[in-house]
Amino acid sequence: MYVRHLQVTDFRSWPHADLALEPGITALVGSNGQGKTNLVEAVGYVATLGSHRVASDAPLVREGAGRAVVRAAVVNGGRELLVELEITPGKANRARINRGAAAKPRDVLGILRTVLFAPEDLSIVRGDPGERRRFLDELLVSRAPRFAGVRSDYERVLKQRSALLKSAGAAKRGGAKADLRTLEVWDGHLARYGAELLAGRLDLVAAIAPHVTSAYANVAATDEATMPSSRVASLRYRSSLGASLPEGYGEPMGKEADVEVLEAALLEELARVRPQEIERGVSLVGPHRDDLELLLGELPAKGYASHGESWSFVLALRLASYHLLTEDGAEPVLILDDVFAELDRRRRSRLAELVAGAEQVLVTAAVAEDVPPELAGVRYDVREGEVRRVQ
Ligand SMILES: Nc1ncnc2c1ncn2[C@@H]1O[C@H](COP(=O)(O)OP(=O)(O)OP(=O)(O)O)[C@@H](O)[C@H]1O
Repeated sequence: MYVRHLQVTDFRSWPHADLALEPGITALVGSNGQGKTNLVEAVGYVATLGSHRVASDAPLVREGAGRAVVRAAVVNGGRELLVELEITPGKANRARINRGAAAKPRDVLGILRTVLFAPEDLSIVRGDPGERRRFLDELLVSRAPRFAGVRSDYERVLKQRSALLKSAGAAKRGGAKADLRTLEVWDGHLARYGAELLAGRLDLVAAIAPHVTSAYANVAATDEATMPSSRVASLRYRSSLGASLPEGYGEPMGKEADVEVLEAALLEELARVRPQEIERGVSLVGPHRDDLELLLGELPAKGYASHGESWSFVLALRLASYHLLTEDGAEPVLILDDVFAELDRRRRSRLAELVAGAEQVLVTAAVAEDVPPELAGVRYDVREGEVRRVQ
């Protein structure tokens, strides 16, 4: 698939921008702060309804404007769809597909798929478990948009249940009796949505793990077969169910995870930890407490990997996402935002070689020399609020 046309109004620094795009490689080049990332961020927003840089929509709307609009014409399998998203912080965002009636933003998920590489990605390896959960969940939604609903249902239930635990804890400390009947209802919801999300993540980890191992070997430009086992990259899902995770679910499995089995395990564990949960006023069990371990040999990349190895892991995760989505039947658009400036020469050219043949690659760079020669293609200069084609 590819984006044929992008138009933004009052998005970030842009009052208006209009960009005709083609399959193949397009580089947006311009000095710092000219708005290059803002443009690829808009493309990413159409695919994910979120930004890779901020958690809320407010910063996406140009200062002083009330709403931002992003329009993208997406070509997939010879068919073109026009997606229009209106971002109005504090109100419900709106979407339209092919100039039709107003739709829910979530209805556009799946029309455009992107895999975005950015300097912020280093935190997937080095940051808190939340960063790795976000990586997994975003890919999950990209593969199967219904998980956007599962995730938001889970988060809603978690919030309500945590508030209840907090007040139950306060009641108990004050000598009153906590109302635990409502808690049981919330346990049921948490286990239901939690099991769906957990099953989705476990299946995803099983599907992507081999791609990560081979992508890491490719980025590190070594032969996987001869690579010392201490340098082989692998993934392990660490569930807050711990030892209560049903047998066989700890390692990538050859079959799909069973939602009902996981639901029962979550319910059992919730019952077991309830006294601690009330004591501490927090939800201790569920996918919001899980982590994705990134391993080099037997050691976690976090805390052990060198800067270069950490970058190789990040690139491997993104490349693996690209291969997995392509294998699913919809080759995603690759977005490489300012990423080459972060890499040493060897990783830079490995990455360039590995993405050069993709259907569409959008690259941003502060200086043209940061774009590797393998990625010569269409070039735009981005300067003083204008995007001008120069090559
Ligand atoms: N909501 C907003 N309203 C107005 N301007 C904004 C908004 N959000 C960001 N900007 C401005 O956009 C500019 C940053 O744009 P962007 O991140 O796209 O730069 P860039 O060209 O990618 O630069 P770099 O090479 O440094 O990454 C900054 O000047 C910032 O002040």
